[in-house]
Amino acid sequence: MLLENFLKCAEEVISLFEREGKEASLHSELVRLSSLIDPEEFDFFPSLKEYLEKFLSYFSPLDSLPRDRRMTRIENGHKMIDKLREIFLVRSEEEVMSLLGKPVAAATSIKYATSVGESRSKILKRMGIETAGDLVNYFPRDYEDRRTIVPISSIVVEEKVSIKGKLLNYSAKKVSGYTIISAVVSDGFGQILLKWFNQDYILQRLVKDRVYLIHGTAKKTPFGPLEMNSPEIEKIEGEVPREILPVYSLTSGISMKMMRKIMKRNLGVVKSLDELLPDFVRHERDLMSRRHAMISIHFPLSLFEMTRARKYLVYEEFFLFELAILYNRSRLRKSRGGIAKTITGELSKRLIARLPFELTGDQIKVFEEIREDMRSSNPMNRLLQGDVGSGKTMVAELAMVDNFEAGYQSALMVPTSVLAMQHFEKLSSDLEPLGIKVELLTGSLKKSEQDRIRLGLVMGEIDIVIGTHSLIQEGVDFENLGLIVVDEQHRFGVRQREALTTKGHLVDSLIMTATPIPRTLAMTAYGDLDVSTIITMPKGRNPVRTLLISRSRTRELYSFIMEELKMGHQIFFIYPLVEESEQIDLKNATDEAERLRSEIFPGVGVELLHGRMSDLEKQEVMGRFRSKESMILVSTTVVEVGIDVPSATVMVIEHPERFGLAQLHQLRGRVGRSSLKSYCIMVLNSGVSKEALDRLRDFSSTSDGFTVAELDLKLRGPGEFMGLRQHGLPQFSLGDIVRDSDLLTAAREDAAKLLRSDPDLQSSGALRLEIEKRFSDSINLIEVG
Ligand SMILES: Nc1ncnc2c1ncn2[C@@H]1O[C@H](COP(=O)(O)OP(=O)(O)OP(=O)(O)O)[C@@H](O)[C@H]1O
Repeated sequence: MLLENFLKCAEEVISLFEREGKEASLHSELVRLSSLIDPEEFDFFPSLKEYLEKFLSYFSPLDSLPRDRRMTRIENGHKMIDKLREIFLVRSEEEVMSLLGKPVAAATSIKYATSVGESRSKILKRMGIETAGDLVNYFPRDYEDRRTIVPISSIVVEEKVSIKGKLLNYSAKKVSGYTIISAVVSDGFGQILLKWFNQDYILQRLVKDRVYLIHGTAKKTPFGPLEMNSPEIEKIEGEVPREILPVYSLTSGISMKMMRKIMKRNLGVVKSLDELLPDFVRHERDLMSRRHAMISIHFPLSLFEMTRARKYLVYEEFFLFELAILYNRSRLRKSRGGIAKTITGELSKRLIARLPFELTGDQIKVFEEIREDMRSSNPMNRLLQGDVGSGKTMVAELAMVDNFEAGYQSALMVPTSVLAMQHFEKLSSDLEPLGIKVELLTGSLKKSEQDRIRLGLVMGEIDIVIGTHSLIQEGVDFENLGLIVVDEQHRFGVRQREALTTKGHLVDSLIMTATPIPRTLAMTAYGDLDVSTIITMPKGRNPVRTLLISRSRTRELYSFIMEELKMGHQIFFIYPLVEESEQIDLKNATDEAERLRSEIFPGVGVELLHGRMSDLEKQEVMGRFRSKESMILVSTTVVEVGIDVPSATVMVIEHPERFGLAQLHQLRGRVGRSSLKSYCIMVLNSGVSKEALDRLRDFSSTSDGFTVAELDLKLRGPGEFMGLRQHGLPQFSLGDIVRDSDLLTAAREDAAKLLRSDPDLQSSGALRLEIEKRFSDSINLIEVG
């Protein structure tokens, strides 16, 4: 028996037993009835068992209760059945079908949708709703549950409630040009005062002694009765509607009521309700139909139905996205062919032999994976991830040597000019002895110098070029670019990555990221890449000890730093720059550098580095720090990514609460890059909030980048996570890749399964069209055939 039938029977049985005075045996009868419920209903409603047990146990002591208590229980039994209905109510497919009207194409202009017209269409367009299809895809941001009418005496203040009551009296008065309407309503148990400001039209609706349904939020007043400001008020005709209503984000010129009306009138007719997901997916993942989900996400009968509708729509969003990525990847592989590079590995062997350390097992493994990709006839598309300081750049350097040996040029693109300079210095000193010509191309070079490098690239005289986004400018061309390495730290978008690839033919690309990316994010942001991971750190590395200290302990901090300096170790002091107060912050950093230089650490060499300096100045400052002419570097976050000064052992971070956790982890990664014991010390000012403090405590208790990234992702959400917004990460309209990560994983598995059985999506034409339509901007979907 279906749940709905059980509830009906239970209701009848309760009434019957009540009439016949047989309440004592009610429990056993209800248990018998419940045993007839279809087992599948329990799969469909996972929390049903729990509710049912509660329901049944309510009747088990009836025979031992006095008659009046029995009667109360019976009465409550009816209410419980109502509640169960509310919780588990789901429309049948027939009901859904009955809601559908004559279909309207999704592309129909919103102007022609029912109840819209010329002027409303302009308002809806401001909300991004251009077509009938956009309308039905405009999902509620929240819901208002109007199924329960609360007695006035039991109203909880500051919560949205629905009440029913008779209008006892009302009045309107003008106060300094404003109309204030007051009305008193009673439901026999209590009274409430309703107030409207400057809403004269309400007056026309008010009739003394009429019964109204009122929705609003009540508040306490010091002496008078409860008060509700600007409530919605409707007269009751016939049965009181008990609904869950959608709450939409609106713009001026349209009321919630109107928006609901427009949605209700159009929902059942727009053609975009047709099913998109393959049958096997809907069955295996226990999903309702698309029509059902679309109707229920706007006007659910129960919160349960809303949850199931959301599940369908989130899953569908993820499925289409994953399908687009995987489909595109397999198409690219097939269509492009590629260059199989000839690599003997002789040259990289010579470089490895000259290194002052041995490569870690992970570095060797990852380097092999990259080499295999470059040797194969498919272009490489690989993400190299590993924690800060795990030795990724070293692997990239080796890959560039392989690429040179195969006869191709390489380009290394990094996010900051400071980092570009660092890599340039390291690579030229490592590789020029092997006969490899390395150059630096940044926007701040003299024009004549830039021209010289550009010419060298076209003529094939330069083998490796390192630069910032200056590399993707027009006019930078190569003789035969074979490999791009993007050290991106999430700062380059998909488009920029692609712009660099198109400067060569069938170029191999290697993307490096130091912030370990949680799996779900990697699946979306880098879903089209193969992934290599470096897990083990180079030998002898100790985790960086992370401490939180209060400002009052700076004296101790300075004497600790003095000891480190005596051992020849170097120190970073980091100051955050917050854009709005950049001038003040910069002044703080400058003053502090001066104070450290003249008062605290005279004679050790304290230098300041910040983003406003010219590249040449930055280069000189970094040069002096590297060669230990200066021992303390006071910096804004220019040093955040990639800077590699192995003898630096102390990282002092001022105002750590202003940084995101992933960013703090990056900063911490600037020390601990050798076997020297290193410290990250965060200096706290008084007045830091409890949340911020908890966050920093969590951060200091872990040195593992993955844990930090997961924490950061949870706290800040994917959009803000390391600026991934510009990254080409799609904005899902309902799905949340953190909260719904299970659905994302399922969707990816299913998309892969579908593509295994139908690689060209030949029998899924509608799906193919849909992904082309949705993702042609964000994913470079290539033409079929
Ligand atoms: N196998 C190794 N053994 C010891 N030291 C190593 C090893 N590999 C690299 N290093 C050194 O460790 C430091 C960090 O290496 P590298 O710059 O390649 O790391 P990374 O992962 O690119 O760091 P980041 O993410 O911070 O940019 C460098 O000084 C490098 O010379």
